[in-house]
Amino acid sequence: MTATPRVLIGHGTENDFVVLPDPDGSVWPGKRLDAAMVRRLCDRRAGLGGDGVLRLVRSAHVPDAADVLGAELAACEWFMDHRNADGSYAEMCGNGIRLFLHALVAEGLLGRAACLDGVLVGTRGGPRRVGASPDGGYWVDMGPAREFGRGSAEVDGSTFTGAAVSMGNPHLAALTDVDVDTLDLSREPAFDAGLFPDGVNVELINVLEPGVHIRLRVFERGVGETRSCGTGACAAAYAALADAGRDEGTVVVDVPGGRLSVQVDPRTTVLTGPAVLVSAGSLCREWLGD
Ligand SMILES: N[C@@H](CCC[C@H](N)C(=O)O)C(=O)O
Repeated sequence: MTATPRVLIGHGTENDFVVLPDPDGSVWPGKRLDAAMVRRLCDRRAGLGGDGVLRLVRSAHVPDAADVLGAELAACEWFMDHRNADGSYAEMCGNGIRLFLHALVAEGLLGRAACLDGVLVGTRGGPRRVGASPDGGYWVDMGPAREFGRGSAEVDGSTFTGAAVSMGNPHLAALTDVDVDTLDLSREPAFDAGLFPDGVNVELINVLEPGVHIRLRVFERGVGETRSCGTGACAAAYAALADAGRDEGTVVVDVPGGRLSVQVDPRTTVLTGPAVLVSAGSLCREWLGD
C-alpha cells in the first residue's frame, strides 16, 4: 500500500478540522473533494473526524476565487478552502483561518516571520488579514459585524431571540439568562428561513460581565453543536456590547473548548485565539478507494 495525500488534524479552541495541504491544486483537483468525500473525512468513526475541512491551496488554483476576491485576488496568494462537515461551503471560519495560517507555517509553505505583520488570505467571504501574535496565538481581522435584523430560534423547547449578525456568514446571537450549560443542543434549532435563507449559526450567550466577558454555546450550520466558533464569538461579542449600550470594546469569550478574545469597533472586529496541530500523516489508498 503506497502513501497517498498528506493530511493534518488540528483545532482552534477545539473546533477541529481535517487539513489538506494542496498548494498547487493538484492533490484534490476538481470533484475529488466533493461533498461525499468531505463527509467521509469528517466522519468521527469511519474517517478522521472533524467539524470541517480546510484545504491549503493557492488562490490561483481555486476556480471561484476570482468571483469572491475580485481585484484582491492578486493580493491573496493563499485561499482558505473551507467546508463544513456536511460538505457545504461556508463564507468564513474564524477558528479555521487561524489554524490555516499555523498549518501553512508548519508545512513550510510560509515563513513565520512573514506572519507577524499579517498575511492576506482569500476566503469565500472575501480577503481577511491573519497574523501570528508574539504569545504564539493568532489574530484575524474579520471585518465589521453587520447586524441585519432581529430573529429567533427554537432550542430545546424554548424560543431565544437575538441579533441577526453577518460576519461574512450568518449568525443569530441570542443573549439569555438561561444557563446555556443546561440546554440540549443535540437537534438543529428551528429558525426563520425568511431572515436566514442560507441557514444560520446559532449562539446562545450568557453575560458574565456586561460588555466585558461572556460565555456561549453554539449550534453551527452544516455541522451541529461544536466546542467553539470564531465567527460566532465575534457575533456574540458584538451583540453583548450592543446590549451594554456600546459599539466598541474587547470581550473575553469563553466557549466549551477554551477562550477567545474579540476586539470590536465600528470599523472592524479582531479575533484572537490559539491554533493547535495535533497530528500529521497521510491517507491510505485503501480508504480513499483510488
Ligand atoms: N466554526 C467556524 C464557522 C464555520 C462555518 C459555519 N458552520 C457556517 O456554515 O457558517 C468559525 O470558527 O467561525
